[in-house]
Amino acid sequence: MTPRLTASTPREADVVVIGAGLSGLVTARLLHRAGLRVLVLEAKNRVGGRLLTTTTTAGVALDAGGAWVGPGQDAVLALLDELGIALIPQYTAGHNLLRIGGRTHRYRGDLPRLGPAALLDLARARRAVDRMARRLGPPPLTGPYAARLDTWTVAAWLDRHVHTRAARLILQVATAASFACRPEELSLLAFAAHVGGNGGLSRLIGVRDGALAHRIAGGAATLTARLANELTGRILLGHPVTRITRTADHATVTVPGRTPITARRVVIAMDPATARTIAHDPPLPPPRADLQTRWQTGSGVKAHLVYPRPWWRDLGLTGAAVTDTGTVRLTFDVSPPGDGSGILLVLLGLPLIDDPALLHPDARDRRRRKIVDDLTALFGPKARDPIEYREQDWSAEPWQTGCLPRVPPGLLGTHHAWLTRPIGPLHWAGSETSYLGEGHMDGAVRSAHRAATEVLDSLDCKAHGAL
Ligand SMILES: Cc1cc2nc3c(=O)[nH]c(=O)nc-3n(C[C@H](O)[C@H](O)[C@H](O)COP(=O)(O)OP(=O)(O)OC[C@H]3O[C@@H](n4cnc5c(N)ncnc54)[C@H](O)[C@@H]3O)c2cc1C
Repeated sequence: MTPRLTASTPREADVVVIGAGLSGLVTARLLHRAGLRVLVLEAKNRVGGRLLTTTTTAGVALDAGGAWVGPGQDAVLALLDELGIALIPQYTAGHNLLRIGGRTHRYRGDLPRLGPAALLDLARARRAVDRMARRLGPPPLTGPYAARLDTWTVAAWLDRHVHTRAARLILQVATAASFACRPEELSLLAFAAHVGGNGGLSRLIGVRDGALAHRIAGGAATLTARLANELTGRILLGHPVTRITRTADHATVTVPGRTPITARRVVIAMDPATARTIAHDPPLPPPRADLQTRWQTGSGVKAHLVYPRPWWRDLGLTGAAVTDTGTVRLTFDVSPPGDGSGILLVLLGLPLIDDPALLHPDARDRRRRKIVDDLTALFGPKARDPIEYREQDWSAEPWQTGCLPRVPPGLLGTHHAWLTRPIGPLHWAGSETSYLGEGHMDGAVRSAHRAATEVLDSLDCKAHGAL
């Protein structure tokens, strides 16, 4: 499945796509199909970007990066369908766990039974978030309402509108899982736009009918590997772009130690924070440069604990848990279908961890022990003996500033249009540039369609009905 490198670096192309993540590969595929000479330059020695599938020693796929897709994510679902890649439904037959204030509650479905006050509070908060997202609507995120939301953090909004500890915990975990950050760090405008673009809060955090409904058979990187295979000979791995020199109608891309490549158009397919590693001559317009400088990404560790079988299912549990203390705050069952091994996924991140030192790259053994202790307290003694422990620390991943967007107040309201605005021959793709499906694989695919259409329009290509 690994794409072959091209034999020698060409000196020119119609379009250079920088980044072989999902958005870059889909962009390149669309442009290639439209008859253009496309070259993809990828800094790492692998394709996929934030989609990374590893395997257990027994060969079971583990998604160390993006994993789930769900209803409403029509662009990525259509692509998976076109490529004949199957989906695995998330296991839901049982009780989820919520541990709060030292007590563990079992519940079915997406919402815990919390007692009348907390339930009412949560229902009100969910309605308020959805109302806010609807009122904001799709971009342009301008106007007085957007500007007002952009002066608030999510934490300030929670302080004013959410009063019970349980409802606050659910919303904090939703923020942490979607943005890998604390509510204090996130603009309310970015939150509302993310909720709106992902079909509302229930869709965003839902398992049965939401963004966590399915995983991709063979792992999410199956998708990028298949796309890369279609682009054999057009992807150059180990090619970090450090500089782009542009004129009005072409750009020259520099990769240290390689022949510069000149193209009529360049698509930069990554989030704005990662894009700031590329220097520009002439410099980017100040608002775009400012967007890249101030855009933040949150990071975290995705840990997989492998057991001989999913024993928690025998206890009537789904393996999904949310807790208010400790190292383990969010877990899911990501076992393969059938009778095979049982795999628990633990998401660890700065926003929700009692001891941040446990996230230090050198703390792997201590981290593992603490995770096992926490899982044992949550699920019982059978959690004590995983046969394998695997983890991916996204803060240590090269050419990746993090997992998920963490946009501070005062940026999106003024700079949103610069996420996608072409600059001479430069165009922008990447999940974060799409309103619909933003931050998800779906957004990456949608961004690719937009960027490819822009490129074809700008080159006055007639043959792009297929987009
Ligand atoms: C831990 C984690 C969990 C996630 N969970 C989900 C999920 O369950 N469902 C979901 O839909 N989404 C999830 N996501 C998000 C999803 O993975 C991303 O939205 C999507 O994969 C982004 O694709 P992209 O092409 O926009 O960017 P990326 O995948 O980031 O691709 C950018 C590429 O550009 C390359 N690059 C960077 N700089 C340079 C340079 N200078 N020169 C050349 N190449 C360069 C990078 O190496 C990378 O390959 C998750 C992400 C993470 C990390």
